[in-house]
Amino acid sequence: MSRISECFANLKADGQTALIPYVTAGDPEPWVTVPLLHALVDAGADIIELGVPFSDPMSDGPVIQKACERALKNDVTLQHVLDMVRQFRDKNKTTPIVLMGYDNPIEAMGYAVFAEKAAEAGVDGVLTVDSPPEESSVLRQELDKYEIDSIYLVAPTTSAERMQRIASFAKGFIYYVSIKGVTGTAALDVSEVRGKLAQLRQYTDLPLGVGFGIRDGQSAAAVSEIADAVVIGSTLVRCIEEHEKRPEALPAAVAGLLAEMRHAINARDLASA
Ligand SMILES: O=P(O)(O)OC[C@@H](O)[C@@H](O)c1c[nH]c2ccccc12
Repeated sequence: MSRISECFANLKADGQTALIPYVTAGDPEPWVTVPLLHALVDAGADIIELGVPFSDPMSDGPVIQKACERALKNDVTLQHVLDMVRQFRDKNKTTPIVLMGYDNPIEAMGYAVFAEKAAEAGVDGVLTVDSPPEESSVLRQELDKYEIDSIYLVAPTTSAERMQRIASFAKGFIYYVSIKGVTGTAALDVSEVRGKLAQLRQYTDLPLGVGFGIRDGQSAAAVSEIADAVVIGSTLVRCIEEHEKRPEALPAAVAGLLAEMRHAINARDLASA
């Protein structure tokens, strides 16, 4: 069983929802990332979504775009991101890491080389925003060799037929993007998302995660009622931005925000148990 499947199985047994923070690797400075990841785990992260900085992140809103710019100013490459994962794994053998990014840096490294290095570093899942399953069979085959999960996105505009196809390729979990548009914009509509998840549920037994527009404890708790995982990105990345000039205080500050969401979710989990 992959580390991701095991994580979801354990949470399910406890009646809990997975909390998945997103941060961009190397933002605002490379040394911050590994301590930040450990702080996020201590604050209640179950899985970490680690962004590979990219120069043209077209699915990202201004907050994460700026995070990519800060990381790229420090010349953070895909290789550096893999080194960070390896360093994190020295101390943490259980928390799954999903690399989140765009196809270009991976293609440039070479899919086979990337998959091997990712496995060595301790990566558990890979989500490439701009390569849907129909177009990423080469990468998927390489990742399969090392039992790294290929994670895919389903959007509000995804047709039923395509949902089925994505479900047939997906591993680990499926990421439902709650709103049309880019990361960090509007707030999501919980009842609309509930309907979509019910539809998607017909096609898969995989856990269903939801991201985009979850900003605070209240929205996190509401989504935790209908999804197996709650993904939180821009709210945390904005906190990183605010601490750009005092990065030493950053891990504790960002972890504090995540802990608030964890408390809100747990309170809801308990109430509905
Ligand atoms: O930022 P938000 O609205 O909290 O949404 C999570 C999102 O940032 C994270 O999962 C993510 C970062 N970049 C992406 C690109 C596509 C899909 C998802 C993502």
